[in-house]
Amino acid sequence: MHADAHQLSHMTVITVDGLSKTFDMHVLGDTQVTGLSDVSFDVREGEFLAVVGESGSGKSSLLKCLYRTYDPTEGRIVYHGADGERREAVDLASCDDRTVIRLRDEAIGYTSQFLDEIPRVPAVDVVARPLREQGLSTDEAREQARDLLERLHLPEELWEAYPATFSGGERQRVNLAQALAPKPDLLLLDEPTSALDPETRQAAIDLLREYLDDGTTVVGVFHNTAVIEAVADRVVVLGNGALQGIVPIEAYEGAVVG
Ligand SMILES: Nc1ncnc2c1ncn2[C@@H]1O[C@H](COP(=O)(O)OP(=O)(O)OP(=O)(O)O)[C@@H](O)[C@H]1O
Repeated sequence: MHADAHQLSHMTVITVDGLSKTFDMHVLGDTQVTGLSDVSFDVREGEFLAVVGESGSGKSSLLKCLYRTYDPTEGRIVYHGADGERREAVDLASCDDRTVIRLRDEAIGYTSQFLDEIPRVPAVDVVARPLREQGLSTDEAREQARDLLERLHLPEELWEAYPATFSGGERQRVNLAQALAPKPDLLLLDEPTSALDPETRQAAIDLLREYLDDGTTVVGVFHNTAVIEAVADRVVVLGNGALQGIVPIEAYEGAVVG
C-alpha cells in the first residue's frame, strides 16, 4: 500500500504542546544551546510522521524528548495510549521514571542512528530478549527473532554471532529488528536505515509498512527522501529548533533534509 492510500486515524496518540529543550553548556561559560523551541503538534494513531530539517535543527532532540532520554525544559508531551487501552493520559515530559520505564516496556520503542553497544549476546538473542520479556518462550522468541533478521537480510551465519563484531549496516539491522520485535504501539526511529544498502533499506520499508497496516504509529527521522516518500503520511519540518510547518506527504517536495 502506498503512503497516500494510508487511512489516517482521527485518534491522537501523542500531543506535543509548547515543547522546548535547552542545554546548559557549562564548558562554554554557562551559555545555553537551544535544541527545541516551543514546538507543538500531534501524532495520529497509525500514522507515519517523518521529521525533517537541516543538521542541528532539533530532530534527534525531539525524538529523545519523546522517549524521555532528554528531560524537556518546558512543555508537555501527552501520551494518550493506543486505541482500546486509553486508560490514562501520561505527560511524558514530567512523569516519573517508573512510568517512563513501564511505557518503554509496554508501548514505546526507539532506535537511533548511533548503533547501540550490544554486549556479548548473539544477534538472535538480542532481538529475542524483548519478546521473552513479553512472555514468549525462548523457542518462540528466537523463532520470531530469526524471522525478523531474515526479513532484514542479516546473513544466517551471523544470527548466532556477537553483533559487536558486525559492520555498521549489520548492527543497524539487529537494532532495528530489536526495536520492531515487541510490536510497540509507538515506534521512534532516528535514522534507522542510514547504513543499509538500497535492497535492505527496501526490506526495512516493507516491514515498516506492515507495522503501519497493523496500527503501529511511527515518528521517524530519515535523511533519505525516497524512504520518506514511500512511507510517511505527514512531514514535520524543523528549523533552528522551531516548527516550520507540518505538511501532508502529497505536498512534500523533499526540499529540507539535514
Ligand atoms: N546533549 C546535548 N548537549 C548539548 N547540545 C545538544 C545536545 N543534543 C543536541 N544538542 C544541540 O541541540 C541542537 C539540535 O541538535 P539535534 O541533534 O537535535 O539536531 P538534528 O536535527 O538531529 O541534527 P543532525 O541532522 O545533524 O543529526 C544542536 O545545536 C545541538 O548541538
